[in-house]
This record gives sequence, C-alpha cells and structure tokens, in this order.
Amino acid sequence: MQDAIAKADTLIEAMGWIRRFRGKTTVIKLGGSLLEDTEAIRHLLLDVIFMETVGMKPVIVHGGGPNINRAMEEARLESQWINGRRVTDEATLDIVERVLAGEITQFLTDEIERLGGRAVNLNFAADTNVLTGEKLLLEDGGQQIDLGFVGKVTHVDRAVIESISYANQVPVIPSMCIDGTGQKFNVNADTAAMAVAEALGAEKLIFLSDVNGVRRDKKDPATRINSLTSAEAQQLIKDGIIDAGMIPKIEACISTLQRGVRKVHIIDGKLRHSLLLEIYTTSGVGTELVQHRTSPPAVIADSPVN
Ligand SMILES: Nc1ncnc2c1ncn2[C@@H]1O[C@H](COP(=O)(O)OP(=O)(O)O)[C@@H](O)[C@H]1O
Ligand SMILES: CC(=O)N[C@@H](CCC(=O)OP(=O)(O)O)C(=O)O
Repeated sequence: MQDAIAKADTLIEAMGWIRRFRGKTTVIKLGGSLLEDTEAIRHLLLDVIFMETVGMKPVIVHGGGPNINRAMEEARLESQWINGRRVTDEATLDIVERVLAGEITQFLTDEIERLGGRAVNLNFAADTNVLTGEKLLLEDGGQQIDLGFVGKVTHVDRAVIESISYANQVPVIPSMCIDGTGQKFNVNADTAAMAVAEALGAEKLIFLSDVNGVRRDKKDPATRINSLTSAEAQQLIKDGIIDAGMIPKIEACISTLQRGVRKVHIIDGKLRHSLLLEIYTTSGVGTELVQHRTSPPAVIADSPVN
C-alpha cells in the first residue's frame, strides 16, 4: 500500500509540470549516435509517448549520421565532410534517402506504435513531405563551396505537423528536404530540427545526443556546463572548446533562440528518462542555452518554474 501511495504522490507532484507544458510543442532532435542503442531508444520513445499522453505536443526530427556512414562503407563509398556537412553526390543522396527517410523514419514510427503510442511517418515515400528547401551554398573566404545535394530548409508545412499533433499523434520527420522541382536534398539534422522548432514556435527544442551536454573538456563528463548564453557559447567555439559535431548543434541553438524558441537544451539521450527529467526538473540534466542570463544558474529543485 505504501508503494502505491508513493506512486500517487509522484503523480500529484507532476501535475504542475504537466499543466505548464500541456498544449505546448517540444521539438526533439534524435541524433544518429543514439539510434545504435536500442534500449536507450525504447526508453526515449516511452518518454515521448508519455509526453503526448499528458497533452504535450512532441515532434521528432531525426538524423542518422553513423547509420549513413555504415551504409556508405558497405557500398564502398567514402564520405567527405566540409564544415560538419557530408558532401552529397547522387550515389550518396540515394543512400541518405534509403537510410534516413526510409529505414529510420519507419523504424521510429513503428516503434512508437509498438510501444502503444500513435505516430505519423512524414517522409517523401508517403507523399507527406513537410520540409521544403533549396541547395545550401556555403562561402569560405569569398569562395563558394559546392556540397552537392546538401540543402537548407526554407519552408516548414506547419499546418500538417500541427494537425497530426492535435490528432494526438507524434510526427516523425527525417532531415531531408525537397525543392520546387522535386529535387531532394540531404540536410544536417540539427539545422532541420531548428527550422521545425522555429516554424512551430516551439516552447522547447531538445537535442538528444550521446554526451551529457556541453563540456569544458569534451572528454570529461564531470565538466558539463549547466547553462550557457549565446555569447558564452560563441566564445567557447572561438576557443576551440566546442568543436566537431557540437558546432552545428550550438549554431542551431543560437539561431533558434534569436528567433523566438524559448528554451533549448542539449541532453544525454542515453540517460534513462532524460527527456522527462529535462521537463520535470528545474536545472535539467544537460546544458541549457539561453539568449541572456536573467538570473544566476538554477540549482536542481523539483518545482514547476523551469
Ligand atoms: N565541448 C564539447 N562538449 C561535448 N561534446 C563535444 C564538445 N565539443 C565537441 N563535442 C563532440 O560533439 C559530439 C556530439 O555531436 P554529434 O556527433 O553531431 O552527435 P549527434 O549525432 O547526437 O547529433 C560529441 O560526441 C562530442 O564528441
Ligand atoms: C548534410 C549532412 O551532413 N547531413 C547529415 C544528415 C544526418 C545527420 O545530421 O545525422 P546526425 O544527427 O546523426 O548527425 C549526414 O549526411 O550525416
């Protein structure tokens, strides 16, 4: 009986948080690094189903870098990277589409349904693409860099995503876009998630990765930074403390904060229930990015003031 009472107490404690986030959109970016860990994915998707069940509006945007790498190796193709983006020729684009918009989106949609939730696959195959875009043109020292079929999102079909959310289903979106001529493009998943969060005016954008947040020493989990302003993050990039795959993530965070998304977090998707912990605790479990600091970084406390 005591156990049952403790469980009921926990439900009552959660009520303030649930009220606060009910009806609000949270965009969750699932990094490919997590897709390798089936137990972590199962727990994350259970958290997503819980969020949806209590009236929050979770939207999943996923990547799949390591899965694409593996498929490229199997096809004996070599990946070339420029500024954190995969140079994408026609053969690479075929692989990206098969792995991202084919296998992974379908896997996540099926898994949510298998675990008792409802989800909608928003890839091209089902003729339900929601990301329109164009070729990404990068400049370096006045020189244009051609990355091939790498795109940037210019329009998000907000109405389709919202109608799915309001029908109590979870939209699952791969990081690819299509232009007016039907040409498909490979999009960095952090920037795709950013575009979706901005278009939906999301309350939160959460990046689920395989690290516990931004660290002062990227190899040492104990050096996690709890809260970072945009200016501090930019300085850490300049100092070389933030590098590699963390750079597009941080750039996406900064740009998102400038365009109205209220909270952006980078958290460790391998930590069990990291998504719920992020929502139900004040200081959260990873690194929070904020535009400006209005008060000192919070200490961990369980009250609905996040
Ligand atoms: N300062 C830093 N703190 C934490 N991770 C960092 C930092 N700088 C670089 N990284 C790297 O960024 C990686 C996360 O980005 P990425 O590989 O793109 O992940 P995902 O596939 O989850 O999007 C980490 O695994 C880590 O190696
Ligand atoms: C243009 C570009 O680089 N696209 C990425 C898309 C997948 C991705 O971003 O996956 P993660 O979230 O696992 O990093 C790629 O080809 O790997």
